[in-house]
Amino acid sequence: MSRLVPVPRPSVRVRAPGKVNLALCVGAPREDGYHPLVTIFQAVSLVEDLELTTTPEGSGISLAVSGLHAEAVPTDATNLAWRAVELVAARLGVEPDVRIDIVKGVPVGGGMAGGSADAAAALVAADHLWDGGLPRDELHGLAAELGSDVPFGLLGHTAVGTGRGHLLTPAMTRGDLHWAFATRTRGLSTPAVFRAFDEHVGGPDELAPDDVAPLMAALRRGDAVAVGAALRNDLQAASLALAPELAETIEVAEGAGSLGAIVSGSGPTVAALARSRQHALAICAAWTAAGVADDVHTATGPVAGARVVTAV
Ligand SMILES: C[C@@](CO)(OP(=O)(O)O)[C@H](O)COP(=O)(O)OP(=O)(O)OC[C@H]1O[C@@H](n2ccc(N)nc2=O)[C@H](O)[C@@H]1O
Ligand SMILES: Nc1ncnc2c1ncn2[C@@H]1O[C@H](COP(=O)(O)OP(=O)(O)O)[C@@H](O)[C@H]1O
Repeated sequence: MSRLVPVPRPSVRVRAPGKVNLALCVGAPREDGYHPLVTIFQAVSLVEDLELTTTPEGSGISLAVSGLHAEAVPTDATNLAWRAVELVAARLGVEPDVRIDIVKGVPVGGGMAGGSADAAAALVAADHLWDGGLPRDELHGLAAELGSDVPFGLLGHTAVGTGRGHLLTPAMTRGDLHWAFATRTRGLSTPAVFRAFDEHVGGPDELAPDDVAPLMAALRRGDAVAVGAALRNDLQAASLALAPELAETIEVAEGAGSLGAIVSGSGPTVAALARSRQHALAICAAWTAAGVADDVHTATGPVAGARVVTAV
């Protein structure tokens, strides 16, 4: 049954961040095929901007994408932002007559959860557009239906993820971390990387959450050197098996004095922790000079999760 929405707002713009996994500990697959994780997410300042605009009654949903690698993103009902709008509309009982405009700043298929950021942004935007007032935990439930990484797109900052990555506990941190990111035009498929992990590496039946304790302590102290030394990604060997060229990208970052360099999530983006923004720029310059990245970016973390930027 359709709910009477007083008057939908004309438009809402929401910003949501990409992420890097500072630690990604992966267990053996569960019966449902998902892998149990203990991960530390950090939201970074490569962001997605999403605008929802009310369109005439009966027009349904439409979607357009611009920005970084826009051509690689679906513009139909398979787009995670489209699905997020449908979920909120169904939950509130409204007809979704909206245009979705996404400006991408997070590399597509890069292991930085740009699609999940769009989904998180769309959940917040749709709730705001239709004055839904959905409680935060309900938005988190909808987010977890859309994907394991989507709840973190809502929460942002730095958080520990357990379960399939969707159960979140905020983590204490001090200060900013400076990042350099080396991206590749050809993305890696997340399921393919998890499959390669099962084939070549294999995770334990029980994960030990204490494994990330040194990293958590380093984050609390704001000790970037110790954070860099404790970076960990169990999926890295699998990503390198599928994209061996990433090994050189990591080596070049290490040669440029990075505090730590790892594959971001399932890859193929390589994340290098730097001492400062200047140092992050120097790492990017080293990557470009060595020809081991298709594009390079600097960013800082942590930053906020999905939040309304403007609403009219
Ligand atoms: C690997 C990670 C690390 O943060 O990020 P990305 O590199 O994709 O950004 C995530 O676990 C990705 O989360 P997300 O991309 O939301 O995954 P989902 O849509 O839930 O699942 C896509 C597929 O990934 C695999 N998958 C995902 C999460 C998980 N804990 N175990 C899995 O095995 C499953 O094959 C699943 O069908
Ligand atoms: N809004 C979206 N933005 C980007 N990709 C999306 C979106 N919705 C669905 N996808 C699909 O999800 C895939 C991976 O999404 P993305 O979040 O960019 O990478 P990753 O899962 O590696 O972090 C894309 O290749 C694309 O086919």
